Amino acid sequence: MVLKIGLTGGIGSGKTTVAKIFELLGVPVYYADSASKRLYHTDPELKANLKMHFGNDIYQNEMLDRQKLASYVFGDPAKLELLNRLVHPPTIRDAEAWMKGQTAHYVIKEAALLFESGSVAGLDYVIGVQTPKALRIHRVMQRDGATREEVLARMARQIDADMKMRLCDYVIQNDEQSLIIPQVLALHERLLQKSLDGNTD
Ligand SMILES: Nc1ncnc2c1ncn2[C@@H]1O[C@H](COP(=O)(O)OP(=O)(O)OP(=O)(O)O)[C@@H](O)[C@H]1O
Repeated sequence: MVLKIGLTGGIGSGKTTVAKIFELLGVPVYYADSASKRLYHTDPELKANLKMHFGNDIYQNEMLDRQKLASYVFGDPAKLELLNRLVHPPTIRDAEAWMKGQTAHYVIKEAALLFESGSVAGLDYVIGVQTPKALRIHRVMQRDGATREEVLARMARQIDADMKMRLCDYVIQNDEQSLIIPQVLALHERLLQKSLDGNTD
Protein backbone atom coordinates (compact mmCIF):
# COMPACT_ATOMS: atom_id res chain seq x y z
CA MET A 1 0.00 0.00 0.00
CA VAL A 2 1.06 3.63 -0.60
CA LEU A 3 1.51 5.19 2.82
CA LYS A 4 0.86 8.91 3.13
CA ILE A 5 3.43 10.61 5.32
CA GLY A 6 3.41 14.20 6.55
CA LEU A 7 6.64 16.09 7.16
CA THR A 8 6.55 19.21 9.28
CA GLY A 9 8.45 21.33 11.77
CA GLY A 10 8.95 24.91 12.82
CA ILE A 11 10.24 27.62 10.49
CA GLY A 12 13.82 26.86 9.51
CA SER A 13 13.81 23.46 11.21
CA GLY A 14 15.12 21.80 8.03
CA LYS A 15 11.93 20.34 6.52
CA THR A 16 13.05 21.03 2.96
CA THR A 17 16.55 19.74 3.64
CA VAL A 18 15.13 16.49 5.07
CA ALA A 19 12.59 16.20 2.22
CA LYS A 20 15.38 16.45 -0.36
CA ILE A 21 17.15 13.49 1.27
CA PHE A 22 13.97 11.43 1.02
CA GLU A 23 13.73 12.46 -2.65
CA LEU A 24 17.27 11.19 -3.22
CA LEU A 25 16.03 7.83 -1.93
CA GLY A 26 13.32 7.88 -4.60
CA VAL A 27 10.46 8.98 -2.38
CA PRO A 28 8.00 11.34 -4.11
CA VAL A 29 7.58 14.58 -2.16
CA TYR A 30 4.76 17.12 -2.40
CA TYR A 31 5.84 20.60 -1.30
CA ALA A 32 2.70 22.31 -0.01
CA ASP A 33 4.18 25.80 0.01
CA SER A 34 5.30 25.79 -3.62
CA ALA A 35 2.09 24.00 -4.63
CA SER A 36 -0.02 26.76 -3.09
CA LYS A 37 2.05 29.38 -4.97
CA ARG A 38 1.19 27.53 -8.20
CA LEU A 39 -2.50 27.28 -7.26
CA TYR A 40 -2.70 31.07 -6.79
CA HIS A 41 -2.37 31.20 -10.58
CA THR A 42 -4.06 28.02 -11.73
CA ASP A 43 -7.06 27.41 -9.45
CA PRO A 44 -10.01 29.49 -10.76
CA GLU A 45 -12.01 29.18 -7.53
CA LEU A 46 -9.08 30.27 -5.39
CA LYS A 47 -8.42 33.22 -7.69
CA ALA A 48 -12.07 34.27 -7.53
CA ASN A 49 -12.10 33.99 -3.72
CA LEU A 50 -8.91 35.99 -3.35
CA LYS A 51 -10.24 38.73 -5.63
CA MET A 52 -13.54 38.80 -3.74
CA HIS A 53 -11.91 39.15 -0.32
CA PHE A 54 -8.78 41.19 -1.11
CA GLY A 55 -9.80 43.11 -4.25
CA ASN A 56 -9.33 42.61 -7.98
CA ASP A 57 -6.10 44.57 -7.94
CA ILE A 58 -4.15 41.79 -6.24
CA TYR A 59 -3.97 40.24 -9.74
CA GLN A 60 -2.24 42.14 -12.53
CA ASN A 61 -2.76 40.48 -15.93
CA GLU A 62 -3.85 37.34 -14.06
CA MET A 63 -0.53 37.25 -12.17
CA LEU A 64 -0.79 37.51 -8.40
CA ASP A 65 0.87 40.59 -6.97
CA ARG A 66 2.35 38.75 -4.00
CA GLN A 67 3.78 41.88 -2.42
CA LYS A 68 0.38 43.56 -2.44
CA LEU A 69 -1.30 40.52 -0.93
CA ALA A 70 1.46 40.25 1.69
CA SER A 71 1.03 43.93 2.56
CA TYR A 72 -2.72 43.35 3.16
CA VAL A 73 -2.20 40.47 5.57
CA PHE A 74 1.00 41.68 7.24
CA GLY A 75 0.35 42.52 10.88
CA ASP A 76 -3.33 41.63 10.56
CA PRO A 77 -3.93 38.16 12.10
CA ALA A 78 -7.60 38.07 11.01
CA LYS A 79 -6.73 38.72 7.35
CA LEU A 80 -3.86 36.22 7.49
CA GLU A 81 -6.22 33.62 8.91
CA LEU A 82 -8.72 34.38 6.13
CA LEU A 83 -5.99 33.95 3.52
CA ASN A 84 -5.00 30.61 5.05
CA ARG A 85 -8.65 29.50 5.11
CA LEU A 86 -8.92 30.24 1.40
CA VAL A 87 -5.62 28.64 0.37
CA HIS A 88 -5.59 25.48 2.46
CA PRO A 89 -8.64 23.62 1.04
CA PRO A 90 -7.48 23.76 -2.62
CA THR A 91 -3.96 22.81 -1.54
CA ILE A 92 -5.29 19.84 0.41
CA ARG A 93 -7.35 18.74 -2.61
CA ASP A 94 -4.36 19.18 -4.91
CA ALA A 95 -2.15 17.10 -2.57
CA GLU A 96 -4.77 14.35 -2.39
CA ALA A 97 -5.04 14.20 -6.19
CA TRP A 98 -1.24 14.11 -6.44
CA MET A 99 -0.99 11.30 -3.86
CA LYS A 100 -3.60 9.23 -5.67
CA GLY A 101 -1.42 9.21 -8.77
CA GLN A 102 1.68 7.88 -6.97
CA THR A 103 2.80 4.27 -6.97
CA ALA A 104 5.76 4.37 -4.55
CA HIS A 105 5.68 2.51 -1.23
CA TYR A 106 5.15 5.79 0.51
CA VAL A 107 4.89 9.47 -0.38
CA ILE A 108 5.64 12.57 1.65
CA LYS A 109 3.72 15.79 2.00
CA GLU A 110 5.98 18.54 3.30
CA ALA A 111 4.02 21.35 4.94
CA ALA A 112 4.92 23.91 7.58
CA LEU A 113 1.27 24.27 8.62
CA LEU A 114 0.32 20.60 8.53
CA PHE A 115 -1.48 20.73 11.88
CA GLU A 116 -2.72 24.32 11.64
CA SER A 117 -4.34 23.71 8.23
CA GLY A 118 -6.08 20.48 9.17
CA SER A 119 -4.26 18.73 6.33
CA VAL A 120 -2.97 16.09 8.74
CA ALA A 121 -6.28 14.25 8.29
CA GLY A 122 -5.87 11.44 5.81
CA LEU A 123 -2.15 10.95 6.51
CA ASP A 124 -0.89 7.68 7.97
CA TYR A 125 2.09 9.06 9.88
CA VAL A 126 3.72 12.41 10.53
CA ILE A 127 7.44 13.08 10.76
CA GLY A 128 8.59 16.15 12.66
CA VAL A 129 11.92 17.91 12.26
CA GLN A 130 13.09 19.20 15.63
CA THR A 131 15.70 21.93 15.81
CA PRO A 132 16.49 24.27 18.72
CA LYS A 133 14.85 27.66 18.28
CA ALA A 134 18.12 29.62 18.46
CA LEU A 135 19.58 27.52 15.63
CA ARG A 136 16.44 27.91 13.53
CA ILE A 137 16.58 31.68 13.95
CA HIS A 138 20.26 31.73 13.00
CA ARG A 139 19.75 29.52 9.92
CA VAL A 140 16.76 31.47 8.59
CA MET A 141 18.56 34.80 9.13
CA GLN A 142 21.45 33.42 7.09
CA ARG A 143 19.29 31.78 4.41
CA ASP A 144 16.90 34.70 3.85
CA GLY A 145 19.07 37.64 4.87
CA ALA A 146 16.33 38.41 7.42
CA THR A 147 16.61 40.21 10.74
CA ARG A 148 16.07 38.40 14.03
CA GLU A 149 12.84 40.39 14.54
CA GLU A 150 11.50 39.34 11.11
CA VAL A 151 12.17 35.68 11.85
CA LEU A 152 10.57 35.93 15.30
CA ALA A 153 7.49 37.59 13.76
CA ARG A 154 7.15 34.69 11.28
CA MET A 155 7.56 32.16 14.08
CA ALA A 156 4.85 33.85 16.14
CA ARG A 157 2.29 32.99 13.42
CA GLN A 158 2.73 29.23 13.84
CA ILE A 159 1.88 26.93 16.71
CA ASP A 160 4.77 26.28 19.04
CA ALA A 161 7.35 24.01 17.38
CA ASP A 162 7.77 21.83 20.50
CA MET A 163 4.03 21.29 20.67
CA LYS A 164 4.10 20.23 17.00
CA MET A 165 6.75 17.62 17.79
CA ARG A 166 4.51 16.06 20.45
CA LEU A 167 1.87 15.47 17.75
CA CYS A 168 4.33 13.67 15.43
CA ASP A 169 4.81 9.90 15.13
CA TYR A 170 8.53 10.20 14.34
CA VAL A 171 10.97 12.99 15.12
CA ILE A 172 14.20 13.75 13.29
CA GLN A 173 16.69 15.72 15.38
CA ASN A 174 18.38 18.43 13.35
CA ASP A 175 20.61 20.04 15.95
CA GLU A 176 24.35 20.53 15.75
CA GLN A 177 25.05 17.24 17.54
CA SER A 178 22.97 15.05 15.20
CA LEU A 179 23.42 13.79 11.66
CA ILE A 180 20.22 13.79 9.66
CA ILE A 181 21.15 11.35 6.86
CA PRO A 182 21.38 8.25 9.12
CA GLN A 183 18.07 9.22 10.76
CA VAL A 184 16.37 9.53 7.36
CA LEU A 185 17.81 6.19 6.23
CA ALA A 186 16.55 4.45 9.39
CA LEU A 187 13.10 5.97 8.96
CA HIS A 188 13.06 5.08 5.26
CA GLU A 189 13.60 1.42 6.14
CA ARG A 190 10.84 1.48 8.76
CA LEU A 191 8.36 3.11 6.41
CA LEU A 192 9.18 0.73 3.56
CA GLN A 193 8.59 -2.17 5.92
CA LYS A 194 5.30 -0.72 7.14
CA SER A 195 4.16 -0.25 3.56
CA LEU A 196 5.08 -3.84 2.69
CA ASP A 197 3.29 -5.07 5.83
CA GLY A 198 0.24 -2.91 4.98
CA ASN A 199 0.63 -1.48 8.48
CA THR A 200 -0.67 1.90 9.63
CA ASP A 201 -0.73 1.23 13.41
N1 LIG B 1 21.75 19.91 9.38
C1 LIG B 1 21.98 21.09 8.83
N2 LIG B 1 23.23 21.60 8.80
C2 LIG B 1 23.46 22.82 8.26
N3 LIG B 1 22.52 23.61 7.72
C3 LIG B 1 21.27 23.14 7.72
C4 LIG B 1 20.92 21.88 8.26
N4 LIG B 1 19.58 21.70 8.11
C5 LIG B 1 19.12 22.79 7.51
N5 LIG B 1 20.13 23.66 7.27
C6 LIG B 1 20.01 24.98 6.62
O1 LIG B 1 19.09 25.74 7.41
C7 LIG B 1 18.25 26.52 6.56
C8 LIG B 1 16.81 26.13 6.84
O2 LIG B 1 16.59 24.80 6.36
P1 LIG B 1 15.34 24.47 5.42
O3 LIG B 1 15.17 25.52 4.39
O4 LIG B 1 15.45 23.06 5.01
O5 LIG B 1 14.21 24.62 6.55
P2 LIG B 1 12.62 24.65 6.40
O6 LIG B 1 12.09 24.01 7.63
O7 LIG B 1 12.22 24.05 5.09
O8 LIG B 1 12.38 26.21 6.38
P3 LIG B 1 11.00 27.04 6.18
O9 LIG B 1 10.11 26.73 7.33
O10 LIG B 1 11.45 28.48 6.22
O11 LIG B 1 10.45 26.62 4.85
C9 LIG B 1 18.69 26.25 5.12
O12 LIG B 1 19.58 27.26 4.72
C10 LIG B 1 19.42 24.89 5.23
O13 LIG B 1 20.41 24.76 4.24
